[in-house]
Amino acid sequence: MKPLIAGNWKMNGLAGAKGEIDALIAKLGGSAPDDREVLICPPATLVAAFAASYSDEAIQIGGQDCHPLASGAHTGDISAEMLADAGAAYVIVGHSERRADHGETDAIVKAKAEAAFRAGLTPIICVGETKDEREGGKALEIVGAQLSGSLPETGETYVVAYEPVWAIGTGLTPTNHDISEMHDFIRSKTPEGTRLLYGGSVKPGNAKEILAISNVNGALVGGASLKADDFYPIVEAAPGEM
Ligand SMILES: O=C[C@H](O)COP(=O)(O)O
Repeated sequence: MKPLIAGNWKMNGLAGAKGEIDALIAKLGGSAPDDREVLICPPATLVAAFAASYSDEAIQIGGQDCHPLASGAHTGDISAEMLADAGAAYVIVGHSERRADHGETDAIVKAKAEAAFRAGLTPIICVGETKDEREGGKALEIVGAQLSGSLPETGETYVVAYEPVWAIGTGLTPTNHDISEMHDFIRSKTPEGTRLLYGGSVKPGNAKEILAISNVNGALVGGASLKADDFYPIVEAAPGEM
């Protein structure tokens, strides 16, 4: 399988940020190497413009969230169909910032993943434990429950991102042993061929080591995806087709 290096810009980036993608593509020599996939998930306001500029040329574009329904009276929300219409290929669902800030349950995350399938998008389903849960020895139990509740059963292809909540934006990362143990565990709970990403303070300095861990098939990168100078070395650090 091809590793997937995904950048989640979160609520960062105005139209001028397109320059960072142009710079990234220039560093990549015009397109992502054939043996890895590069994805940028910008704010919703930029999805259509970015997708029109880069359509399959070098990188793919994704959304950061979607509503479970296709349309309706849901002020401020965006459906998976709208993201697909704008040219997105992927959508992140169940990010811990949405689970925490918007009360998203596993059932809602699962409904969003199914909405992504309905629209022809590939969902990136996020799971991860808090610091207290990790320190209490409950990381596998918590992530196991999130997987049971959040993963769709349709047989369609999805991506799982393991993002320990305490590692996001903190500069902290689990030990290689802990990442390996969790990814082996998630592998045992997901269909063969499912790509498993690690996310949480992935930086140019630690990407190579993390991406070399067994059953880590890519990364979901936040802060370090905003600048081409940081994101490019992470893309380069991914091993080729696995
Ligand atoms: O979606 C990305 C993650 O939340 C990781 O963010 P970070 O790389 O800034 O820690």
